[in-house]
Amino acid sequence: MTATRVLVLNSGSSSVKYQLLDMRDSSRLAVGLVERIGEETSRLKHTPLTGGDEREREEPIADHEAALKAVSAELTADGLGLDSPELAAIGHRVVHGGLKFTAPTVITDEVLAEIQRLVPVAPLHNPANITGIRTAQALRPDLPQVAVFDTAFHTTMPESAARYAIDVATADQHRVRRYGFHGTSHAYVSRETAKLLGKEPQDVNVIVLHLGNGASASAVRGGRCVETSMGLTPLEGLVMGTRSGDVDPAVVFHLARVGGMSIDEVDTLLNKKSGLVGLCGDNDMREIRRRIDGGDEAAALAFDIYIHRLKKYIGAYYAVLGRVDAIAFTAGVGENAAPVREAAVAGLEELGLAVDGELNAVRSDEARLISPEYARVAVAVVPTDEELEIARQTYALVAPVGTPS
Ligand SMILES: Nc1ncnc2c1ncn2[C@@H]1O[C@H](COP(=O)(O)OP(=O)(O)O)[C@@H](O)[C@H]1O
Ligand SMILES: CC(=O)OP(=O)(O)O
Ligand SMILES: [Mg+2]
Repeated sequence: MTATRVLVLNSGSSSVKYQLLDMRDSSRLAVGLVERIGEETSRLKHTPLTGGDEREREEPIADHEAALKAVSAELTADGLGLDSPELAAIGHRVVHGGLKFTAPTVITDEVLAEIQRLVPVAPLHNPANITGIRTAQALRPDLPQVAVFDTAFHTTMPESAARYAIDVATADQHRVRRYGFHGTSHAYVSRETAKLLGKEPQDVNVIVLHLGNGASASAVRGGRCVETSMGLTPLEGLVMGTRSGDVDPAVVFHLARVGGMSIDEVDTLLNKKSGLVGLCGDNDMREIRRRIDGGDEAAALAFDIYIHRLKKYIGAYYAVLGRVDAIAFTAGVGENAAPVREAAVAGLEELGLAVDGELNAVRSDEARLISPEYARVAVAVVPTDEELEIARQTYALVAPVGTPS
């Protein structure tokens, strides 16, 4: 029997998203999510797609190892356990791959050591990825484990975009530069956007706005990333759920010297207590919109700051690309929050950008255009699928030669 299944693990700082796929037709056999890992009540939601009901439970799940063991038990209960001979590989999302990893990589001890070395520049993400890998290795030591890096798609950026204007020797010594993240999503969405326009990726320039809890923008010219908003770490750029995005770096000195905060306290402030949550106490765009509808001023200001930043990046990336064929909105906010899409593009008619109110209001899981026919630039909603992309890249690496992927 040829093993054709791939399990994909997307371990976030406090969650694990997973999918089991059959790569003969890229169909999903099971999907699920463990959230609020390490909190008093964690939540596991498991959906078998081969028959049987969705299962959801709340219970304490202490860490990523416990989460993965719970996922493994759920899959076993559906006859899809990790011990199956049909499983070809496990694909892991790894957030920071530095400059070394420009492509999906079979995980060895050396690869794992390099991912570990990068923990200081992805402190919320790489540790969870490492635990996911180690736990999966312990469950199936015989199976290839593949790392698919968030940073890989951005390694094509020119030096003019990737370098910060700081002393070159210091930057090189400490590998300080723009790496960019969410690359699997930017790659997938920019390709799907070309498809939606009926064109080849090499023939289109796209601005991708990945707006989830973490959020980033990228400028993609002819299928290659030329600029992105996240930097050395996933903190730079857009306003996010709990992260500040861009601030004057002197804010850090000021809070340390004048505010008496430690560097770790400032780190926590900017990564976990800022962004939408810092501005209004909520990081979920649904809740923010509800509050705005009820006349809440703090929520309205948080929304305005979020949109203002987004608009600045659209303008900047328009200038970087020179010609833009499409702007694609993706991830939780981008796919679902019509008011965000409308506000981000409002007033940009001179740039050929507009959103059609009726098209924008449509709710769908399909990639779709939301710009009016007359608009020069297509505005699109393109659902991302990081797990499918990770599965494809993983299977392409481990499948026997000649196997269709
Ligand atoms: N129906 C919706 N309307 C508006 N915002 C939504 C909706 N559904 C999800 N979101 C937003 O999407 C965010 C999660 O996005 P997601 O891409 O799943 O994030 P992540 O992968 O970083 O966890 C939520 O915090 C919320 O702000
Ligand atoms: C890199 C990053 O910000 O990822 P996420 O959006 O999953 O937090
Ligand atoms: Mg995400």
